[in-house]
Amino acid sequence: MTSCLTFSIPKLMYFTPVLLGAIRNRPLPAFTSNSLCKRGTVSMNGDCSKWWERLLSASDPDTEKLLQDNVEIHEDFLSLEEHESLLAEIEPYLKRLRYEYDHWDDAIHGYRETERKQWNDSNTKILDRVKSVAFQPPEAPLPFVHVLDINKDGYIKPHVDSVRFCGRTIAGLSLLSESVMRLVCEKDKSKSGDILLLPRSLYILRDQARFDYTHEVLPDKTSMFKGKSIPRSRRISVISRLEVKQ
Ligand SMILES: O=C(O)CCC(=O)C(=O)O
Ligand SMILES: [Fe+2]
Repeated sequence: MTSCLTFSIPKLMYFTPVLLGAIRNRPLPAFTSNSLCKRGTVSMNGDCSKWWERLLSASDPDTEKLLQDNVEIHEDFLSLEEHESLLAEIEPYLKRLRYEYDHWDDAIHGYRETERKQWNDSNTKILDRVKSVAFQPPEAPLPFVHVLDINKDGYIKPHVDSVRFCGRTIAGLSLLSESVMRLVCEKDKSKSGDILLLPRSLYILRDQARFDYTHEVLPDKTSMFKGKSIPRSRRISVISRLEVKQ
């Protein structure tokens, strides 16, 4: 219904009215609780190399640089209460939907999804914080936030989000299960990077990481990070995207 995959025509159409949404114009990021160290990697305690090593992994120097320059991870972006607050608003709606296994474009397996423009006050504050960290004025986010729920046996195949309807930045909050997002260079599939997506973290993909590399969320049976198994169960992502530059 809502995800923004390149090869999905109904999804592209779905996003059209969204592009007419309000233009955001807010001051530069106010979120200062983390310290930015190695470019693109954010640490709560300033221990940069440790966090970099813990959350990102690259197959080669080009991808390593790409991750440094175009991927940002905010571990513990959500407090436990904020995590519960988002779930409490999302769950009643999601529970009414059935997981889908025969997606017509076969890009996502075992999923249900929705998108939401109006959130309760607490969650609006959280999403405003995501926007202030991920987007910089005059960049405008799509007004609808995408909520994607993949079941334990669900996964997201490699794709590039629609360049027609999603702009240069994708910012996703991870709820429930940890998972591994894999980025693969479209022009040279031997080059790849992995991101360990921990619950309550925020990831941001920008520019080359968003346009030149596909991204995917690995199924449980191949969910590995740096050779270590990362068991997957149900995962929900709450994704904000930038509008296409007009
Ligand atoms: O679940 C995520 O974090 C990513 C989802 C995704 O890639 C998409 O909806 O296009
Ligand atoms: Fe995507």
